[in-house]
Amino acid sequence: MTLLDGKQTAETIKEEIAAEVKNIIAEGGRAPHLAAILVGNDGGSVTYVTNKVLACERVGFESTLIQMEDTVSEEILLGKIAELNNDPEIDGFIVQLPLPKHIDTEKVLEAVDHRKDVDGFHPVNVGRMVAGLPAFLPATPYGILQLLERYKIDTFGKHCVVVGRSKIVGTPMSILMSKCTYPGECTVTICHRNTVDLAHHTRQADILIVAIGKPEFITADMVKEGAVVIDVGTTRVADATRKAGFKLKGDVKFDEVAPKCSYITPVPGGVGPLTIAMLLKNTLRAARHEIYGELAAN
Ligand SMILES: NC(=O)C1=CN([C@@H]2O[C@H](COP(=O)(O)OP(=O)(O)OC[C@H]3O[C@@H](n4cnc5c(N)ncnc54)[C@H](OP(=O)(O)O)[C@@H]3O)[C@@H](O)[C@H]2O)C=CC1
Ligand SMILES: Nc1nc(=O)c2c([nH]1)NC[C@@H]1CN(c3ccc(C(=O)N[C@@H](CCC(=O)O)C(=O)O)cc3)C=[N+]21
Repeated sequence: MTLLDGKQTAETIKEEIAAEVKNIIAEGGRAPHLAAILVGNDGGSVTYVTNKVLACERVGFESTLIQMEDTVSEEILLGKIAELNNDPEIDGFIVQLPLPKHIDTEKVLEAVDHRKDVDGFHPVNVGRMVAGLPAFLPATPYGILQLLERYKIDTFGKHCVVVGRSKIVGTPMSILMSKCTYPGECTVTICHRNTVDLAHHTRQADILIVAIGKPEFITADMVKEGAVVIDVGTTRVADATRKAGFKLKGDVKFDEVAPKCSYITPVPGGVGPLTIAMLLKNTLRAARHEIYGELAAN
């Protein structure tokens, strides 16, 4: 069994990005600038956004964190988005999810200029991804592709089972695993809450990708001998022995599943750090106008 070291892989990617930032600056350009909007103060969201801002500093990006009360109106949030869309200093930005219930998430995501949508959640980027055109890919699936590629995992003709069909992980992941370039070429099954006999499907998987948010849901009997297992889940579970009062649990019961696997990602230190690295990569691509060319003058 080989552990897929997401932390180390993310460090390598960030070093590559940092070297490119130095080149941009040496050539007289300015540092890429990522902004993040955080509504409310959910513990997990605060941690992730803080990690994103710290990661920007590490690679030499500019970063701006915009915090709003969870009572903020949709109108004010949309106003802020318009401001960032029109700010030539901002190369890319994200709106951290989930948003409070009184805000229409779809409307918010569609309000982001697709050329600055480094999360890859705007319908234009989703559509371009499905069509196989250059697009900002959602950071978590993009990070998983990087892990498969950097560990040279064979995906050709394999059966990939994705558990979870969210817009940010499961659905894009299933599409990317079936594409006709490496890492892809898989036969893909996508499972969700209404899947009948889930274990029957997960046991067929050569590559099992789980993103449901149910701690230790996937047990050894649900996994085929020799499978590649990618655990996206990160749920805070109360743990009085920890200083923080909680520990992070994946969707996979690691201790019993790991011995059966050819490769497996740990939690923490697996997919999470890559998500952040790929968000930075998308921001670098936005700053270089790699996907959509130069932005028209506002
Ligand atoms: N490491 C990282 O970088 C990231 C980690 N995450 C983590 O991944 C997890 C999933 O996140 P996200 O994709 O946003 O989740 P969502 O809550 O948006 O979606 C969960 C999906 O899992 C499905 N599901 C839930 N329970 C079951 C079940 N018992 N059997 C089968 N399917 C089930 C749901 O099905 P249905 O559609 O039928 O409701 C849904 O499609 C969370 O723990 C989150 O914190 C998320 C993003 C990035
Ligand atoms: N607009 C938007 N974009 C997102 O990409 C997005 C989002 N909203 N909402 C929530 C999910 C979740 N997510 C994670 C990012 C990093 C870690 C991460 O770095 N995890 C570390 C541990 C971090 C910790 O200590 O808690 C690890 O797994 O090793 C986890 C989860 C991004 N998401």
